[in-house]
Parts: sequence; structure tokens; C-alpha cells
Amino acid sequence: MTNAIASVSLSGTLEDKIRAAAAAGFDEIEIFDVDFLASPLSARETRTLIGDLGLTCSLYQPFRDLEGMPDPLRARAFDRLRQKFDVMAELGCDRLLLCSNCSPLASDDRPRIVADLREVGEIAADRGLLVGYEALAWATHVWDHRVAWDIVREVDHPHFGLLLDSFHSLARAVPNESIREIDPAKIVYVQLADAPVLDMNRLYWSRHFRNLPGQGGFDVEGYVTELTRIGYTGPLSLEIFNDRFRSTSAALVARDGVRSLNALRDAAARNLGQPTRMPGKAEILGVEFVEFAVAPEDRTALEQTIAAMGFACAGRHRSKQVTLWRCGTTNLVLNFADDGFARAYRLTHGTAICAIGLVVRNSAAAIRRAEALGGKTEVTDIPSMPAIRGVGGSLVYVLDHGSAEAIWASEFDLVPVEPAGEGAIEGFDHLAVAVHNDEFLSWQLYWRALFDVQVQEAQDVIDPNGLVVSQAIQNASGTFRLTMNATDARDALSSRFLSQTFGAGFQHLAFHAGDLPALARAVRARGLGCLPIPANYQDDARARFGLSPAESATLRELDILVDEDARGNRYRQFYSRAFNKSFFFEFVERSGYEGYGAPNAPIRLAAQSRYRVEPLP
Ligand SMILES: O=C(O)c1ccc(O)c(O)c1
Ligand SMILES: [Mg+2]
Repeated sequence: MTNAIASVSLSGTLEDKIRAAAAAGFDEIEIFDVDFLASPLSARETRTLIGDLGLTCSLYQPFRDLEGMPDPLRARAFDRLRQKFDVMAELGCDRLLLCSNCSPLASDDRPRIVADLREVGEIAADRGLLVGYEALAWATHVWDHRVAWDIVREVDHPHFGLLLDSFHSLARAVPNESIREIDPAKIVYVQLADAPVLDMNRLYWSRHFRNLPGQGGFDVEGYVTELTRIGYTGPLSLEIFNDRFRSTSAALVARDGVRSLNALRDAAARNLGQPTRMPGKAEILGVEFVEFAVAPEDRTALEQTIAAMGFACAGRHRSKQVTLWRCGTTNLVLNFADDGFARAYRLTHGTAICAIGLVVRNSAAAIRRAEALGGKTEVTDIPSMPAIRGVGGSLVYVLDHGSAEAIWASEFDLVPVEPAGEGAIEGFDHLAVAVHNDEFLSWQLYWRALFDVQVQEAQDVIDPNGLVVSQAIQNASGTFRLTMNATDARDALSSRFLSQTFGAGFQHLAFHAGDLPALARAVRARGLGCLPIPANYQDDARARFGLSPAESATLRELDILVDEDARGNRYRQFYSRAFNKSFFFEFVERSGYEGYGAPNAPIRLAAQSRYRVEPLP
């Protein structure tokens, strides 16, 4: 099995695309017709470049609108076919993709279609080439791979076979089990793409929104599992038409492409009980700590803030300028070191969350999987706590279950702290990251390929200055929750965060509590500045959720927002003011509610925008 990518998936000139594919470690590249037509390189020169970089050209594509055409278009299509075959001979490429006909002139007469395609097979046989027939989801007649497979069987020619593309099959909701009916020897090639589940014209959906397997909502894993089950061992090729990929780094998309394919092969092998080359997705058990890199001038203010939230200093690091703050079993680490990683982090991002510590089922296996999938891993000062590079250059430490207390005790001079009282923070609820739009899919793939997490449907959130897309990623038990936000709107809060903090990072940290009003009262009494929520919102919430006068008065007094899911599970939340106009804290109470209060996000963002710093004229 080889890994391939279509040139259309990558940005730049044909030469850029070939170089990026080779550098990322692909075995093969598909040349997209227009990429070749637009290139000043001849077929021979292209072949030499591909070969010199250690790649092969596994497919030329697409060839369109051939079968069932009336004359003279039919004769012209066959002339064009011969010309493409000439180019392929020069390119050293032996497979052509033929799309099912999309012309309104295409005949649905099966014997004619079969006769035309058999003739294609004959011409291909003369030249020693193979043609793969692909059912496009929007074709005039043949838009289902089951129909294309029937036709391939009827054509019954050794130089004519089937080409499968997961986008077309899954956009048409063709069941993956239908692949079991296909003879793997007749599959000429397989293209893979994922996509967000959208209700959209299929051509537009395909040409603009495809993404890498592991970035969308299709069951591409099931697709590849069925292909593996029937014994298909040919190339798996990424064919991603995506507006964002066209304008982003080819190197990034190519690297993510290899990660995506290797994670997919691993998942398929696991589903079939076959041997695998890497440990499975790391199971996250919980968040052990969140670490801040703290600039000296921010130290007092940050300590006052977290003290107001109910944290107390529980220890000093034995050798570094690092302190541990605790509230019950919730740990914050403040790193003031003037060397090493935390210093480098704060010099670029300012005082910020620079690392998180995740408890996983097996930390060594988590590191091996990250490395197998191209992740950057770090050996840290604490050998039992290795790390994986995360967004914005942050670190994701991985710890084994039960190892944390020993690490705290050996690294820190611990001092006893008062047990957390009534209405205290009881744990981390979620982390929110802001990323550039260009990196949004890349970081989604990172979490989904390395860790055993699921995604929720992406939410559109209205910021007063533009639309923000928010994607929740979490584990099955809800002990790890992350939301990822990105926008093209230059002035939205998450964009301002990105420009002020020099790139992607953790923008807010949410804690959960069992008694949110009690927590809200306690943090206010200790001086935490909270985000005011308008009375208009509270008037609506009272009526909408049928709140009692007393409950409504409490939410109003404490600036608490509320949401309810379809089953009546409640979510209550309030926010701190931002620290240094940068990151902020959220406090939530949830019972059976799985979301993040998305309907309240516009209220919160509008409240936050009232505190924004106007740019200098
Ligand atoms: O959008 C298209 O026309 C197109 C072309 C070639 C393909 O392989 C495909 O899946 C779609
Ligand atoms: Mg295709």
C-alpha cells in the first residue's frame, strides 16, 4: 500500500506541489490536468523532476465527458483521449482517471456506454495503460459507485477498471458495505477525502469544502476498513479540493496528509484485528494541570487573580522559579523561570498558558504514536512526563495515571493548603484555543489522530466584529474538553488575541463547580472582576427557561448566563474579565449538558468587546 496525493490538493506551481509531496514523504503523486497544462515544464521534464525526488506519477486526471456522447463530440472525445495517452507516455504514468459523464448531452443508453468504454479499454491496451472509471456525485447518469461497478463488469476489459473516491460515495450516502461487492483486482485506484457534513449542491461542496480524512464528518475510516477487508492493497491518494488549502502552505497540507493517511491505515487495521505499526490513539483520562508562563511584571496580578478564584500556593519548585497553586485537586503551575521553554514562550506570547498536563492511559505509547504520526515530541526535565508540541508552540505533557502525586512531591516543596470550602472550583471543564483560520483543520487533525477524542458539530458564533467558527473536541467521558475557534474577521476577539499574543494559543480556561452561584459570590468577595451581562439577556432567559423569580434574581445579580439542551439539562456560566486584555477564565456548572453555551457566546463576545482597546489612530 502506498501513500499518494493529487497535485490539486496542494498550493503553488506544479513544481512546488511535487516538491512538497516528496518532502512530506509521499510515495506517489497524481497529476491534475490543469496543473500540467499551466506548467512550463514539459512532460519529460516533469517526469524527471518527479523521479529525481523519489516519487512516481501514479495517475493522470481527470478525463471528462466521454461515454455516450453524440457525434461529432464522441469522435472529438476519443481524439482527446489519444492525446492524453501520448502525454502520459511521456510522463511515465500508466493510469488515467475517467470521470462519469456530466454533460447534459450524455446518453443513458447502457449498451452505448458500455461499447464506448470497451473501446477506451482497447485503446488503453494498445499502449499498455489502465483506465479507472469514477462515478462523480453530480454526473448526469452514473453518480453511484455501485452503478459504475456494474458498468465496469459489463465492459469486462482488462485495461478498464473502477476508480473509487470516498467523497462521491459518502456525499451520496452510498453504504460503505457496498464495497464488499467489488473485486479488488478491478479497482484501478482509490482517492480519499473527508468533508464537513453540509446540505449543499454536491459539485460546490466537493470543489470547495473537501478536507483531509480526520478533519470532516464522513466515515472515511469505515470506507478504508472495507477496502482493506476486501484485500485492496493499491495506493490511497488524497484528492482534496479545498479553498483554504489552495491559499495555505503546501508543506503543512502535505505533512498533515501523511499523518491523515497513516492514522487511517492504523484505524482500518485495528477495526479488522490486523497488526498495526503504532500504538492506538492515546486515551485521555483527565487534565492534571495547566501551566502559565509568567512575565515578572505580571506576577503579582496573576497571583492575585488566581487567589481570588480560590487557589492557594501549595508549593515551590525545588530548583526552578516555579510555583504550584491548588484548589482541591485542580492544579495551576506558574512558571517565572528566566530561561528555558517558559521564558521563550512568554517572550513571544506574553504571559499566557504555555502547557497543559494530560493524564493518559499510557504515556510512553502516546509519545510513540505522536512520533509515528509526525508529531514533535520533547524529553523534558521530568523523564516520566514527556511532552508533545501543541498549538502555538505550547506543550502537551503526558503523564501516566497515578504518577502525578509522586511527581508533585519529588519536584516541589509542598506546603499544606486549606481544603477548598463551599462553592469552590472542582476541576477543569474545558480549554479554549484561538487559532489562525489556516491552521484550524490542521489542529483538528492533530487532536483526532493522536488522541482518542470525538468532535461535535462546528458552531457559528457571532462576534460583534465578525463570524467565528467554534469546534468542540472532547473525550467520551467528558474529562477532556477543548474548543477551537477561528475566524477570517480581522477585528473579532479571537483575531485580536492572535495578533496581540503573536499567534495561536489558549485563550480561555474554564473550571467547573457544583454550586455556581456560591462560587460566583466567593470569587467576587475576593475581588475577581467579572464580565457584566445585560439585563435584556436576563429578561429573556427568565421567560425562555421558566426561571423562578429567585433564580432569575441570582443570575442577574451574579452575571450568570444559562442554557438548556433538548432534554432539559442545564448549563450555567460566568466569565472573569480578561487578564491584561488577553486570556480570561470561565466558570461553569453542567449536569448532563454536553455543549458549551454556544447560544450565549454572542452575548459574552459583545460584553467583552465593550472593554476592547481601540487601536491607536
Ligand atoms: O470536481 C471534479 O470535476 C473532479 C475531478 C476529478 C475527480 O477525481 C473528482 O473527484 C472530481
Ligand atoms: Mg476524485
